[in-house]
Amino acid sequence: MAGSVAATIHKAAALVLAVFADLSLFYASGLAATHSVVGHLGRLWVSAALRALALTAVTLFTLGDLRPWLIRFIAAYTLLPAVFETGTKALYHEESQCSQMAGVRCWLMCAGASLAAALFWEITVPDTDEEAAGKKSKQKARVLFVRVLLLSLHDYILLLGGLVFLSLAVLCEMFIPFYTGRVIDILGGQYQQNEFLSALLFMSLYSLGSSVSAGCRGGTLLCAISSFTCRMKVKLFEALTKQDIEFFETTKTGDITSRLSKDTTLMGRTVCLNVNVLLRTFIKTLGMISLMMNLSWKLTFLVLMETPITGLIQNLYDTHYQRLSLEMQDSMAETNEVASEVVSGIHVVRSFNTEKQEACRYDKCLMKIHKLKTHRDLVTAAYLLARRLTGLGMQVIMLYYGRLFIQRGQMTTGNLVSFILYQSDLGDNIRSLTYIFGDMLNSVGAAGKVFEYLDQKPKVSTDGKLKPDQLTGHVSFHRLTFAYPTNPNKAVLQDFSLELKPGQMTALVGPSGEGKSTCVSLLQHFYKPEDGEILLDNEPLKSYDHRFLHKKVAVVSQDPVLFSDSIRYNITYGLADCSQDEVQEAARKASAHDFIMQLQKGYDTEVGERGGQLSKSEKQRIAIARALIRQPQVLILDEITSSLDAESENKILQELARCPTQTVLVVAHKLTTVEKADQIVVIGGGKVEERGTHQELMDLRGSYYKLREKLFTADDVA
Ligand SMILES: Nc1ncnc2c1ncn2[C@@H]1O[C@H](COP(=O)(O)OP(=O)(O)OP(=O)(O)O)[C@@H](O)[C@H]1O
Repeated sequence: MAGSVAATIHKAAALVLAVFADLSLFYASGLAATHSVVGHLGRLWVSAALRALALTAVTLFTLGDLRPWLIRFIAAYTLLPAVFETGTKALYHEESQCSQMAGVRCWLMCAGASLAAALFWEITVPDTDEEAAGKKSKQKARVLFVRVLLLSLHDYILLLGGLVFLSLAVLCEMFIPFYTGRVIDILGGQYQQNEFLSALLFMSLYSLGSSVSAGCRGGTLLCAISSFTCRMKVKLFEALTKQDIEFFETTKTGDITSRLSKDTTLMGRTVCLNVNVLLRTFIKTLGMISLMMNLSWKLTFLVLMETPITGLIQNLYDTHYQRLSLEMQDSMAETNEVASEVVSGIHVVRSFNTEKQEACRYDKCLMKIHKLKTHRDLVTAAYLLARRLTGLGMQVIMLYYGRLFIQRGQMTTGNLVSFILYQSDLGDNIRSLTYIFGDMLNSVGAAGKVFEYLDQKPKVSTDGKLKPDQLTGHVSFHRLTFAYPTNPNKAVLQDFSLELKPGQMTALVGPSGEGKSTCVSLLQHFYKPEDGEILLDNEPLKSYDHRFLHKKVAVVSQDPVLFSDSIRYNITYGLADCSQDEVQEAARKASAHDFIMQLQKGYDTEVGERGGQLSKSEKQRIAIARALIRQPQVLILDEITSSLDAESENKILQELARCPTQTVLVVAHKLTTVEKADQIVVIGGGKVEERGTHQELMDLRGSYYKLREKLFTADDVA
């Protein structure tokens, strides 16, 4: 505490010393007034250098070091009078009120202006301690921006059209206030009809031109945004579907959908909207400033003094508003998640009587949103107040000086009206520039997230080219070691070897969690083993063409997923040109044809979201038909029989037995299924513990024998 008080006193003393030294030099320079222009400017520049030196020395002496922001402030503060005076002399051959006299008013004006500029700079372009990191991220933003720009070039005709219309609209808009002022001058002075009519005509033409161009600009840019966003969404979607299964296990669904919906849309705004609007506003601002300079350069400088303050207020507001908006979005997502969780799990909610509890949970989330919204509205109110006050203050000052200049004959009333019109537009433009700059950084950030997914290369290669005409379906797991990427310390399979022969049915059995489904996933080439490999017809799985492999190796999983479309679509999923006969044949083999024909629309019946309009067994049979229609050489059935009745199961197994060359791998918990297998493999501890026919393993009286009672249902054993 005592330390911080001492530090504050130290800093205050440094400030007083600096102000004293500076004021002394400032007044001393005023005493050396000269009437020659060169002498006058020379005096100002020498004084600037001396003041800069003195302030630097005082800062170093009292504080011990010179921060970058202090260097910037001292430079701006000391150089301002010299730069301003030289500019005024060079451009307008006039002298400012501070040129000869060195009054405290001039000193205060320079100090205020440089302080405002320094503050604006520090807030908009902060020089953080992690300068290196900041530079890196700025560079990253630049790289991202160029990438988005290159991707947008596809729509160059629309973008170019937008730019042309934008320039036309800006040009026309800029001249409207000028002609308004002219009309007022004509009406106020000696009325001349011709001049009045021509001013009116030009005003109307410029207004029409600006409206038409603005409309066309909006239309072309919206088309460009829409086209860009669509392309990006498809590109991202394609990239996502090619990602490893690991990616989907480690990435939240909400994150993926948010990239697809929100970030791609934001990204579209980067070039198509932000760059265009930024350009428009920038060009318009420059044009307006030059027209305002023409009307009165003194008033223009006065008005421009508002810019740093406006920019500062806007920047503070944008930062707070965006932070609160992001928090609100998160809270809304949380609220929606609670609602959808309760709706989808309504059976559990009812049976556990937690309706009230869930309503409270929902209410809590809503209250959080409400609080954030109130906070955001307060920030907006404060921002609007500050904006109005600065605007009003500036208008009062402008009117005061405007009247003074009219009195002195330096401008006409019409000029002042034009000036006021430009000024109100200028304020809006500067606010837009600050806002769009922030928005552009935001959209570049969103682009970064999209590119992160686009650039992510799957670890499991799908670049294989092998597509042999003949495939026997001989599978061999060769000394496989595997751990899930999400849990790399736990090896699920260790030095695991297994052979699946064509025309044979192999049943994989073992206690829960020993790696049966893992074998199935590896055979589908979902993961990359750490060691060893899986061979199909003596060739590694990865060397096969991706499409070919998944046509020849088909799987029916425990909990099959159907897509919300017709039964026909689901059976022929991923296959082009399948005849109705083929579809029916597959459905018959899967024991599904009869129940499908009983449905009102037969094969055209919609199955609902994730097949929700069908029973578990019906879904399972459609999934079996989906696998069988591919006539796979290797068929994997992962615990399918758990949701099938004994009759359907028997029929399906009989059908499979009719295909003598197919390799079948069954993961099952039903003894009736396992018994029929040509080979039974018992998995334990990540390895093959036993293998043989049912009878051989029973005679062995080993793991299978012991497991039999634990593993299979009582009915089965009996
Ligand atoms: N995606 C995953 N990420 C991390 N670990 C996993 C994943 N899937 C399974 N595991 C773990 O790997 C081990 C083997 O799981 P697997 O599903 O292959 O067993 P299983 O023998 O098929 O079991 P069950 O008979 O219950 O279906 C288990 O310990 C499980 O927790």
